[in-house]
Amino acid sequence: MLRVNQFQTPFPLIPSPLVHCITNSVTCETVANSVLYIGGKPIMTEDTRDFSDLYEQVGGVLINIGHLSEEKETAMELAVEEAHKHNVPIVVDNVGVSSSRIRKEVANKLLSFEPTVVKGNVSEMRTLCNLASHGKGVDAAEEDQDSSAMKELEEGLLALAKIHLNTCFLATGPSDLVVYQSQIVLLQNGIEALDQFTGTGDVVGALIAALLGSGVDVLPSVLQAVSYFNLCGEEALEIVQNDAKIASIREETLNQLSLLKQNESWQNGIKGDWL
Ligand SMILES: Nc1ncnc2c1ncn2[C@@H]1O[C@H](COP(=O)(O)OP(=O)(O)O)[C@@H](O)[C@H]1O
Ligand SMILES: Cc1ncsc1CCOP(=O)(O)O
Ligand SMILES: [Mg+2]
Repeated sequence: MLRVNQFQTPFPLIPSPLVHCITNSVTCETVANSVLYIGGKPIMTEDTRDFSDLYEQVGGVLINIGHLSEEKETAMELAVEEAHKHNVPIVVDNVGVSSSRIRKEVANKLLSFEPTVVKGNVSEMRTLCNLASHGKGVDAAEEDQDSSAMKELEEGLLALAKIHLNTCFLATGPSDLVVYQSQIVLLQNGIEALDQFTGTGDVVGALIAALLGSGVDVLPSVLQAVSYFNLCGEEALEIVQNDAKIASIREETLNQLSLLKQNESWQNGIKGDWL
């Protein structure tokens, strides 16, 4: 069992971290608001002329490959360089990596820069481990979520973590697998609906970047950001029970991002195990 008192709550985020996001235009606004709702400050820019000034202030960076272009790829590389120069933690979200060769090339290149956290859904993370993946577009496949597939993924991520000692790997889904060096955690919160509207993985990436940006250590940032988001989903389902329409669940999950942290014992709801 994961002991909830093992980590201090990261809230309120002090100092409020500036989170630089290079992300996809599908969920850009949701990602920016999510950072604000938990107490961070988002800035979404891909114009590399901003970067040298910006990185005097940036606390954390999110690189989400959901919408690629050649210009964006260049911006991502420059952002990573600036982040390294200023000791800023980097989160890479491998959105859609199972679906095209160019995304896989970019994902591998970004991994070679030793980001602080590399994430994706289970199908995306199978691709990163060179395992067969059934991911479709930006979505994970059920075949990649059964227990034998998860065991295979755990081994694949452990092998990657042995090479990339400073990178924490996160594979999201009905259960979330976290591998950091030789430590493995399986998180169990969340609701099915979180797979039924777009942007949930993107938001989780941004929350991790915000926690890292306010100085929280790597493993607690990942475990708490995922659990916090999933508990927001659980809370939302309780609230909208009589109106279980997907857009209402989405709206209430986002509301909960600013509300749940006001409950000092929010961490008591975390479910997870060290493997
Ligand atoms: N079936 C599910 N049950 C519980 N939580 C889920 C489920 N599917 C996704 N989640 C949660 O939703 C968030 C996004 O995960 P996922 O849908 O795998 O990412 P992506 O949006 O990148 O495909 C994660 O926090 C994950 O734990
Ligand atoms: C639909 C879509 N297409 C390109 S990015 C994107 C959003 C993906 O969001 P998430 O990975 O959080 O589900
Ligand atoms: Mg999603």
